[in-house]
Amino acid sequence: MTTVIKNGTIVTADLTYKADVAIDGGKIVEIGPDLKGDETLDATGCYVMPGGIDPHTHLEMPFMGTYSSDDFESGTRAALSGGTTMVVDFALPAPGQGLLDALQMWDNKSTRAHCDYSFHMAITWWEEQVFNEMETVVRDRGITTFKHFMAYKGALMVNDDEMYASFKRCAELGAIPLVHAENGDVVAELQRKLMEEGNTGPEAHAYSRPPEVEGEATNRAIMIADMAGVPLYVVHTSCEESHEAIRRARMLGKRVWGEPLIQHLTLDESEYFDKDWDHAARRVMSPPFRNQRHQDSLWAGLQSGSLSVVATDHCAFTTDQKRYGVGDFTKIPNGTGGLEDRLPMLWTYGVGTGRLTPNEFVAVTSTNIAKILNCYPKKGAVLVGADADLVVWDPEKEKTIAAANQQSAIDYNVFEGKHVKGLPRFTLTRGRVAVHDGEVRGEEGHGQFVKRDPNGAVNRALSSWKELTAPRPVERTGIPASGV
Ligand SMILES: NC(=O)NCCC(=O)O
Ligand SMILES: [Zn+2]
Ligand SMILES: [Zn+2]
Repeated sequence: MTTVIKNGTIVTADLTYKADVAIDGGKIVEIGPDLKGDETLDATGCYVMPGGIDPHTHLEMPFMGTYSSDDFESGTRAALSGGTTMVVDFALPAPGQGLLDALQMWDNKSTRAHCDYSFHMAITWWEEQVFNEMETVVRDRGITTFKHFMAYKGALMVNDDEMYASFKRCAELGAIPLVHAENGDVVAELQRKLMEEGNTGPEAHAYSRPPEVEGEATNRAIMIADMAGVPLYVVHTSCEESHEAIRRARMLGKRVWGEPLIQHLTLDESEYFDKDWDHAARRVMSPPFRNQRHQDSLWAGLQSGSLSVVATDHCAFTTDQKRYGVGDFTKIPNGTGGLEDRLPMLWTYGVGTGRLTPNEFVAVTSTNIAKILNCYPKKGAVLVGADADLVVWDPEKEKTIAAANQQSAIDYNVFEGKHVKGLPRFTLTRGRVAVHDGEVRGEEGHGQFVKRDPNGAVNRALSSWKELTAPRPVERTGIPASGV
């Protein structure tokens, strides 16, 4: 059966033009004028764009004594509702657990997905087993990105020697390391001191994670990646200090990508000073929300290209779960939602204000991500042969964000009350219409795993450069006899 999206304007990362799009067998089969098919979707007044890719989610993740509440069913339903057609989730081995063992758990959970997905693998400990299994993860399973937590001391954190060893292994395998960049030792000490001084509320979460700890860790990770000869992807870049490190590295020719979150771009630290404990705790995430100076820096990074993608780090906990931390802010589960709201919020606050062009919007929500993760043009493209993961975007459609109407399983929304203009009219996942005029028509289990090849173009280029510039012994004649 052929579906045709008619009368829309195609917007990709680099082009804007009027054409119809024909879809068959889950793929785009033709792009051009006056196409005909068995089913027609009217895109009059709309933009036809690659569906969003969220490169950073935590669905049903065991964390801080509980599990994040959106699983692959509700999480991917929320994604589609907001125009996102692929998520990349983190398989997270408990320290001491094998990577393949953890992957089995993520395979089991993800069978419920409504849209396509891939995984990053987290490195939460370091032994020969991890070194060996990384090869199977990359070569057999098509997972080519490995996350390292520089924070969460005593739980997920890895030290510099472990990170260096893992980054070198990534370089050998043609994989890309990711980092959560915060100095975990300093954060732990600040947490201890704040608690001792009676700072027990959610605002102390922000006090314990100032921008300086993020900036230092980002610089350190960039140096370690450079020494290991591997590109680096910095997740949830939230502040100027971290952005500055990434910007400087890129200006020096280093292969580093920064990922701001929609939360950090549009919400600020005043949320933590709210008199309502629940309100503040619901917004506890790491790194915390910052102030206007940092927000301006992140927007400028997206405009200038020093920051590459926008994610959510969707890791949703209910109010009851957040209350584990009453009396001790260090026990509030860290994480916020955003999967359903990333595209409408970024369109409203980015394109709607003139900070971003529609093409830049597509780049940072989809195409750049697909390129970095090496699944372009299967994903992130409107091209013949690409998967028909598409969003028909109505720039005039408006709503006020409210937890009462959301797909996510939690009981609140950090964007509650925000008015957005720009929403999906249709969302298609491999050709299947999952959002029809605002109505979500999910199909549990429709989502497929997206395997990714190692050794993308950037890995290959960087390896060539590192090989060319590697230290070499100087050829000498007439070496004097040893002095001893
Ligand atoms: N970001 C956050 O607070 N929670 C999710 C886990 C992580 O990415 O650090
Ligand atoms: Zn993180
Ligand atoms: Zn995360």
